[in-house]
Amino acid sequence: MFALDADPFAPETLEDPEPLHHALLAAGPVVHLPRYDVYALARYEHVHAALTDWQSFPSGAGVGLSDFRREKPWRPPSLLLEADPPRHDAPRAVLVKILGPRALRKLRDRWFAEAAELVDKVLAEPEFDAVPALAQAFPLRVFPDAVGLPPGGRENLLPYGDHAFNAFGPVNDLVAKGQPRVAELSAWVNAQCRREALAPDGFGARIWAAADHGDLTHEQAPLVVRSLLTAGVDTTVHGLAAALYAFATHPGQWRRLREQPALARVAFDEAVRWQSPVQTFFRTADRDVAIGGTVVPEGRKILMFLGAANHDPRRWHDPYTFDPSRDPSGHVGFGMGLHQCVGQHVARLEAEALLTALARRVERLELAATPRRHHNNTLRAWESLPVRVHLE
Ligand code: HEM
Ligand SMILES: C=Cc1ccc(C(=O)O)cc1
Repeated sequence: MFALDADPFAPETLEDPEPLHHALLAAGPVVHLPRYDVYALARYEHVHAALTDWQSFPSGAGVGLSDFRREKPWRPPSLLLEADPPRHDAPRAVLVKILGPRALRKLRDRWFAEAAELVDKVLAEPEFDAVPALAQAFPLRVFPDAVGLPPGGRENLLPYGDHAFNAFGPVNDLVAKGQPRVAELSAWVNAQCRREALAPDGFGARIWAAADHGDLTHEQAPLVVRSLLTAGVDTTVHGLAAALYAFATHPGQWRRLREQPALARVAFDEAVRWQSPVQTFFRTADRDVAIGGTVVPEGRKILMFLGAANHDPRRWHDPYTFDPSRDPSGHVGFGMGLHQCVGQHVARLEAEALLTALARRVERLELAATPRRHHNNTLRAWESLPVRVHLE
């Protein structure tokens, strides 16, 4: 088996992971990273195999570098992300119902109206930074209300999520940067998960109602709400930014979207495949597990490079091309298998609402200056995306 003395969480790699992805995809199915003593999977076939084999590669010891059997987690483990069956089952079933496509139907009109209102306000200027103005503003405008959060304190959501996603990586400068506010941000988030904080008709209240109905315990309910607040904001912000970046750099694709606004959903999935806002996740080998012609020793962590698997030429034609006319289904940008993103329909609805509102009014969208990356141990994100728009 190959070894690679690379640091996937080094600043230069977070700035541009492609050289590492190329090296991993070429080196072999499983590559040992001695720096962290973990086993890297980058090829689509093996990332897919690990994601869909939760018995061999469970999540209960954490899906970050830290092994919860040896180290105290920074917060009580998630009942979904960091749980295996049977503990994972009830929380998952509850969120599948609450976040499923049918449950979101009544949000569609409201989110489309909110997107049109935000876009009209932003398009008053010919140039703006699409990260704060659109990618952050739209999810923060619709998602906390959909959860049923009170109006105050919502500025805590992004820094909390940013820290949570950094915490899946090693304790590096990015984690240290978030450390000073962890207690304050965690206290605020935990307070929002309590029944009395939540509006009667949101996702949060529906989680508590599921506990009343016996589908969850009342002890589990706040942690399931916490999952929405941790996973539901930063991911969509960076997913939308990825889609806006894709269209700002592919004018022909923007023209196609304007001709066929119904393409917004598949174009968003292609942007998620192309940029993979969530780049990596770990698992723990439950026993000595044979994969890709190698044995991963029991108890060791594997690191799945979702971003590399989404660029694997063994699976994707012309993988580095943003091409919304391809069929992106099967991409691992939302994971795959048991833990596949339960909020993906929420993300898609947000993207459809924002992209169609923009496509209706913006004839041409282009970069106004060089975009700047936001570094995170797990997320692929833009700090700034200066754009210029030409209206119809
Ligand atoms: C573009 C946006 C998003 C991306 C790229 C994304 C990505 C992912 C990925 C890769 C996983 C799999 C984790 C694993 O296998 O260990 C996942 C799981 C999850 N996501 Fe998302 N997500 C997004 C939006 C959302 C939203 C909006 C919500 C909530 C409304 C959400 C809630 C969750 C939850 C609760 C899980 C854990 C599911 C389980 O373990 O059964 N995500 N997401
Ligand atoms: C995709 C990331 C993710 C992060 C946190 C949680 C959670 O806290 O349950 C779930 C998914």
